[in-house]
Amino acid sequence: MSDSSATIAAPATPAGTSAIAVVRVSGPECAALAGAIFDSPLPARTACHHDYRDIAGQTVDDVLVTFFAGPHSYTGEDVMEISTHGNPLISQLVLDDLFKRGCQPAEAGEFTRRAFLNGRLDLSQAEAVMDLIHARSARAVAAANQQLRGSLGQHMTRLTDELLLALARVEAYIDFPEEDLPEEDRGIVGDILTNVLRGTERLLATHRYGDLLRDGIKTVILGEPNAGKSSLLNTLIGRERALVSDEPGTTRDYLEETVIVGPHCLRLIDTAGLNPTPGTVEALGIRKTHERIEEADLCLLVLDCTHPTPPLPDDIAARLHANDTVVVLNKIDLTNHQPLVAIGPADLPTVQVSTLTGAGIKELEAKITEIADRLQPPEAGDQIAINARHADALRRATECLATARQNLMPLGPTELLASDLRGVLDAYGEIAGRIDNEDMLDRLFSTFCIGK
Ligand SMILES: Nc1nc2c(c(=O)[nH]1)N(C=O)[C@@H](CNc1ccc(C(=O)N[C@@H](CCC(=O)O)C(=O)O)cc1)CN2
Ligand SMILES: Nc1nc2c(ncn2[C@@H]2O[C@H](COP(=O)(O)OP(=O)(O)OP(=O)(O)O)[C@@H](O)[C@H]2O)c(=O)[nH]1
Ligand SMILES: [Mg+2]
Repeated sequence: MSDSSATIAAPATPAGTSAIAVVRVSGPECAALAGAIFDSPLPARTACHHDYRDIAGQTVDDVLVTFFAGPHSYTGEDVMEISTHGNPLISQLVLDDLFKRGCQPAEAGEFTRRAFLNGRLDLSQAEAVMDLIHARSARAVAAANQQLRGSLGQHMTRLTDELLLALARVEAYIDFPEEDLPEEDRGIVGDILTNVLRGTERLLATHRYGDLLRDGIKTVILGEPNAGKSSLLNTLIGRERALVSDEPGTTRDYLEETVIVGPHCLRLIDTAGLNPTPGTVEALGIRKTHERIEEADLCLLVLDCTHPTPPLPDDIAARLHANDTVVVLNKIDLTNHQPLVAIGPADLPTVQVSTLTGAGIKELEAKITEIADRLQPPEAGDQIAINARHADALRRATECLATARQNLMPLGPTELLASDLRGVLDAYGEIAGRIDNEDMLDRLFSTFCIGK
């Protein structure tokens, strides 16, 4: 970690040829640097057109530069943003010059870490910045935006405030060890704990949403050999990713591709066909098909509509439900508008498609969107979707709350009860911030990219 008093610089845009590229500088030397490089002080928050002259006096580029006087900046420090022509060589020349003038290269996530340390963002908001950059679907963007605006922090404040009421009541008795927490107070504290536990568990349950938003909805394509599963994957992702052939048993191992359907990001998984009499290698592939189906959030059961459907293995048939499965009756181009022979399990939503002609694919995407909508938090509502770090803290909070309830009825030592409650508060505190543990911050911000 560079010294927090250093002025740091890094590219803010990816390396590559582009219209413009931005180099960002943050720290106490920004104003002096601006004066030296552009021969004039810069007005705050105004884009100014200047020649960038390096320390040797050479013109490097014709740039737009914006100065933000702290604390009114992203990091809370003085910030200077230099927009150069979008040639990575030019950004590098500008950066090299800034380093010669005493700037330090920013480490991964250091701009956002400074924003956190300067109180511009809480920790959950800093994480939301990262989620925003990596969001792969409109839903993921919406959820990250809510978290960036402090929704999770506000949730934690509400839970914390409620718990503090309980702690105040308990602590009032610590100084009088001979006195028990009276029945009435015990009742009140018990009610608060029950409420807070419920709120914590509700929040913890949104971890599933977080996984779906951040990793994508695990969507397993399954069905008999040769039904057109790999053809369906290729059609949905729009390129020939999987091998397709008229030989049953073409797909031996499962393969995975990411695709956006409506506002959702799916992890599409093409699997080996469920051949009831497989060869040895095929059987290995089918074992993996079973494993993928167990973990699936959504299943696409592909059937070849030109012949009767062979029965599904019992465990798979039992796994498929109307709320997370679509039956895809494929190859309708071959039916010549004849009544279909193959009909899937009666109670599952069904769409007729042809991966060959593209017929029915829009309808299938609409059906997938409908199911995915139900798997994720409502668009308009509370889009809280916690991550693994939050879940870990909340799990510890629920454990402390459970012990606190045990120490309350029958009443254990009041000190123990108070210490349980402080344990809960500590765990809550980790989510939105109040972290003074450098290692933990190092770990968190090192997952960010340079320049963020
Ligand atoms: N050029 C540029 N675009 C960017 C960023 C950036 O740093 N630079 N951001 C970086 O990720 C995001 C925007 N985030 C920002 C957040 C706060 C402030 C800021 O100056 N805040 C001041 C002023 C508030 C106001 O006028 O609304 C403040 O909070 O006091 C700037 C950018 C996305 N786009
Ligand atoms: N006429 C027609 N043929 C199709 C359609 N979809 C797939 N096929 C053909 O059906 C055959 C099997 O397609 P695949 O996509 O390899 O089937 P699969 O389900 O992945 O098969 P396995 O990997 O062997 O389990 C290929 O010859 C495809 O060209 C369709 O909509 N219409
Ligand atoms: Mg296949």
